[in-house]
Amino acid sequence: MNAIPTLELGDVTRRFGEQTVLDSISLAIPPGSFTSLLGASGCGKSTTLRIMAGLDRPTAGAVRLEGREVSALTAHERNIAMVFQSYALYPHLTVAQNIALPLTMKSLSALGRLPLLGTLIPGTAAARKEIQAKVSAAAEMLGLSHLLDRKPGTLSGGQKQRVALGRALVRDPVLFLLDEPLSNLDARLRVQMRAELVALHRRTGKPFVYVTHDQAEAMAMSDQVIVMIEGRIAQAGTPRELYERPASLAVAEFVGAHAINLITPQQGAGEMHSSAARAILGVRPEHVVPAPHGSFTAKLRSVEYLGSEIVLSLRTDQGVELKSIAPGTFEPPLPGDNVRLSFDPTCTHLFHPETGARIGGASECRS
Ligand SMILES: Nc1ncnc2c1ncn2[C@@H]1O[C@H](COP(=O)(O)OP(=O)(O)OP(=O)(O)O)[C@@H](O)[C@H]1O
Repeated sequence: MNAIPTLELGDVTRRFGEQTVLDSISLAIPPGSFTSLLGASGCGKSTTLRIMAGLDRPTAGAVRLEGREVSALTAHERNIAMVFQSYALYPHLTVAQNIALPLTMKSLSALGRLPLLGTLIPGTAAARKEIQAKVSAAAEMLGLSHLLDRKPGTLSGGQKQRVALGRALVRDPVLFLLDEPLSNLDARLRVQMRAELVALHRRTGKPFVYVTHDQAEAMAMSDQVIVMIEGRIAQAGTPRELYERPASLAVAEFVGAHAINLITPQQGAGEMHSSAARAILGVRPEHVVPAPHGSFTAKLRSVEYLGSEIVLSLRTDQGVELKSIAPGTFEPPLPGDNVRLSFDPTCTHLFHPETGARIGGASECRS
């Protein structure tokens, strides 16, 4: 029997005036999973997250937390932690105070929070001690112990992001929601923080829902990726399922480090693949490779050397523009020369030319 999902959305619709921002979306966040909501700007990712958190209400549909309908509960009552891209730290508070904030708000009265008077109120000292212990544990987990007395203004972007995570961590929530938390960081730090987030997820054992428009980030970190397009779920699955069996042309175009090659029936897709006479044929650049005995040739137009790999831009005699990824050791001919190529038919996808729906292709790519 499957475990009850930590969170479920059932046919959730959200309208703002005339605009339907979420159109009957259903999804499940399994216990302990790392789920990414992936989609282009404006597709409704943040709105979905806000509805999960209880910061926004659906126009229609259900939100269930551990099997219980929670649509009427406030964000506070749901015990869900949300981390924003902007960090949302208080500049006048120290790192320790920022991390402690959700706990001090919850367990100390307004008077108890006052620095001097608070110490005179019964029970306050014990509560403060407990908060301190939780803050120390979170800081330790995030490598922030040496920064607890600093103010946010003196921290780097990565450190600020860790403080925001610490604040989520001390609440011991049932679910973590992260809205593009790495987008303010430079490329190198993003990759480092990615790994740290995955490690943190593993240590907490709690489900994470991660919003991003970066497919590499989603694919690298998640057990489940939910691709959203214009307020709908285009596909939900493991990174491998999305890459190997994209449900539509739109998903195939969104997922993968390099844009997928698409060959229309007019461009002779049927000549390259027997069942593609009336379909759009999709084949990823990494599955079109230079090969001395390959089945077709194309003219080399330009070469992009990336170190570990080389991206070749080509054009076939039928006028089809193609990209091919060759290993970094490949010695390309001069632009204008022909390159013999082969592709693995187990790594092709067929899409309906009008609807874009997947209508065929291999179930398992062998290359
Ligand atoms: N409070 C609001 N009032 C009116 N329209 C809104 C409101 N919040 C969001 N929208 C609209 O809903 C759509 C989806 O917004 P949302 O922020 O969920 O997208 P997103 O996928 O998170 O985008 P991004 O990646 O740019 O943050 C947008 O067209 C946005 O303008």
